[in-house]
Amino acid sequence: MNVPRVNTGTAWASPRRFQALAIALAVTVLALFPLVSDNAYYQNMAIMAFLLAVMASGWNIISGYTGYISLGQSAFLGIGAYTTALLSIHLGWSPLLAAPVGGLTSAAAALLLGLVGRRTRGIAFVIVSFAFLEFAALLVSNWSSVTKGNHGLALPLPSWDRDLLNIPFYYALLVLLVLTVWASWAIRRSTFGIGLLAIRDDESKADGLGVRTDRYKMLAFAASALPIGIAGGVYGYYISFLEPAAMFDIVIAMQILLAAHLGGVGTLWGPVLGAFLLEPLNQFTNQTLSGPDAGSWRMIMYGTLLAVIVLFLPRGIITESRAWLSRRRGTAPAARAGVRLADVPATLPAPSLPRPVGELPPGEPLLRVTGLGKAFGGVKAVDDCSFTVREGSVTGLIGPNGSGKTTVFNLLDGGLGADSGAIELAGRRIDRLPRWRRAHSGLARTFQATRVFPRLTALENLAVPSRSYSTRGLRAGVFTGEEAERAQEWLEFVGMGAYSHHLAGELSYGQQKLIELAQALVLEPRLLLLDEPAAGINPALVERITDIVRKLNAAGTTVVIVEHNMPLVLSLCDHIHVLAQGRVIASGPPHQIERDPAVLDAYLGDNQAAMAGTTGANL
Ligand SMILES: Nc1ncnc2c1ncn2[C@@H]1O[C@H](COP(=O)(O)OP(=O)(O)OP(=O)(O)O)[C@@H](O)[C@H]1O
Repeated sequence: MNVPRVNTGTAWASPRRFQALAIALAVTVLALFPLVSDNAYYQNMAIMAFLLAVMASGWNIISGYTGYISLGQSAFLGIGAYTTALLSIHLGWSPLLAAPVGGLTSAAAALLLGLVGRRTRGIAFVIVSFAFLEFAALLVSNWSSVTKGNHGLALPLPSWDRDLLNIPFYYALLVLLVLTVWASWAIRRSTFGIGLLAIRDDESKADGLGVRTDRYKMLAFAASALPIGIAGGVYGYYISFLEPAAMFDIVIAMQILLAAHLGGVGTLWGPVLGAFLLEPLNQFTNQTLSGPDAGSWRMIMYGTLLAVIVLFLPRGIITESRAWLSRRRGTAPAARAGVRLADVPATLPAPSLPRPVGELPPGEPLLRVTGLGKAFGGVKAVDDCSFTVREGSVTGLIGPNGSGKTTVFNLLDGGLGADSGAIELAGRRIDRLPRWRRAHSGLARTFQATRVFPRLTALENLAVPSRSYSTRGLRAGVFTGEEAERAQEWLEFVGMGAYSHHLAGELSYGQQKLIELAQALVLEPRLLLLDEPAAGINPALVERITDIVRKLNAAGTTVVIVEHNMPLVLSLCDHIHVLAQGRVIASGPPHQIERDPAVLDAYLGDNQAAMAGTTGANL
C-alpha cells in the first residue's frame, strides 16, 4: 500500500528542488568566500553568523522540536569554551582538537538540565534554564583557582601562518554548521524526531503511546548542547580570551531565541536563516553601542524585536513563506470538508507483532483489577475497586458522572499512580510498570476529550506509537518505510486514509477521534480502552466506530468501553460493570444490568420509575 503524497508541483521547478539548489549554492559561495576575498570584516561577520546559526540550530533540537524553551543554552557555549581552554593550557592540546571534548562536556552538563526537564515544563522550565545559565556563570566566576574567575583566561594564540588569518576558524565553524544542520535533519526525519515532536505537542500522551519520553528528552538535551559546546571551543580560541560575563551572557541566549523565531522555530533552516539575518544587526550594535549600558540597550532592542516577530511573524519566515507559497501554488492538501469517509474495510491490517504478553492460563481473565484505590485530597475517586475483564469480550464500564470511570482508565494505563490495589494484565502485574511499558505490554487507550498531536500530520500521529519505537530506531525515512505503510493501512481502516498529510489539529473533532483510535490500534493492543468513543460525534460516526469495534473484537482484541450512550453500550457489550462512588456496585450481562435496582438507584436515586423509560437514552 502506498502512502499518498502531497503534490509538490512539476519536478523541475518543485520547491524541494529549488530549496536544494539554493542550499548548494549558498554552501558553495560560503566555502569559496575566504579564497576570493581576504576582507577581515566580512570574514568575521560570517564567522559570527556561523556561530549563531550553530547555536540556534542546537537550541532548535530541544526547544523547537521538543518544546522545552531554554534560556540557558548559551551556558553550553561557555562550558565548551572553558573546557577547551583548560585542556589547551594544562595539557597542551590544540584548541581545535580540544573543542569536541568541550562539546562532550557541554552535552554532559546538558544532562543535568535534562534531569530538571524530567519534572518541569512550560514557563517553569524557562526559569530553571535561565537559573542554570546564571549558576554556570557564578560557578566559573568563583572557581578562580581553575578558571581565573573574573580576571579571565587567555588561550594560546593560533599556531598557523599569520597569512591564513581567520580562515581555519571560518572553515571549522562552517563545517560544524553543516554537520549540525545535517544532524538536525536526520533527527527530524527519524522515529526519534517524531517522538520529540510528539513530546512537544503532548508529552503525557506520547508516554502513553509507548514513547520513552525521559530517555528521549535526555538525548535531545545532549544533542542540543553538543554542537554549541564544540562551537564554544572554536569561538573561545577565536577570541583567545574568556571572561565569565561574556561567555555566559543572557544577551547570547536572547540572540539564539531571536534567530530561531525570526527564521522559524522547529523548522530545519529557520534558525540558520534567522542567524544570517540577525548577524548584521549584531555587528551594527557592537559598533554603535558601547559603555557600561550597552548590554542593557541590547537586551531592550532584542526583546522588542522578539515581541515584534512574535506579533507579526509568529511562525517565522520559513513557515510563513511556505504557507504562502503553497496557498499560491495550490499544493496544500485539498480541503475535504464534508467529504464522505471511505467505508471501513472488511478486514484489519495484518498483525505485525507476536502477542506482547504470554498466553493466558485457562480461566484467567485478561484484566484483573483488585482493590484499586485513588484519592485526590479528600475525594476518593476510586475506592477499593475490583473487577475482571474476560479475554475476547467487549466490556462496558458505566456509572454516573464523577463515579470514577476515567480515573480507573488513568490508573490502568499508568497516567496516574494508584494509592492501593493491583492490576494484572494476562496474569502479569502491570501497576508498577512505567506508562510506556504498559503500552508495549498490550494496553492502549483513547481519551474522553480527544488528544491528537495537532502539529503533526495524521500519518506522523500514527508513527508515534510505532512498536519499534526506541532510540535504537533512530533512522531516517520514516515517511517512506514499512512503518509509514502500516500507519497508512490503519488510517485506511478507520476511513481516514485520504487525510494522511493533513495536520491533525486542522481536522474536525470526529476525524480527530478516528485518528486517535487508529493511533491506539497501531500498538496492536490486546486490551483496548475506549473512553466515551461516541461523545460529541454524529450518529453516522457512532455507527462507524461501533463497526470498527466489532471488527476489532472479532479479530481478537478485548475492548473496555466507558460510555454514557446506553443504546450503544447495551448493543455492543457482552458484559457490564457499573461504578458508583469509585467502586463496582453491579456486574453482569446487559439485560441483567438494565434492570438491576442498585444500578437504577445509583443513576436516578429513588426515581426508578423514570429509569424504566430511559434505558434507550444517554445516561
Ligand atoms: N486530577 C484530579 N484532581 C482532582 N480530582 C479529580 C481528578 N480527576 C478526577 N477527579 C475527581 O474524581 C472523581 C471521579 O472523576 P472521573 O473523571 O474519574 O469520573 P467519571 O466517572 O469519568 O465522570 P464522567 O462520566 O463525568 O466523565 C470526580 O469527583 C472528579 O472530580
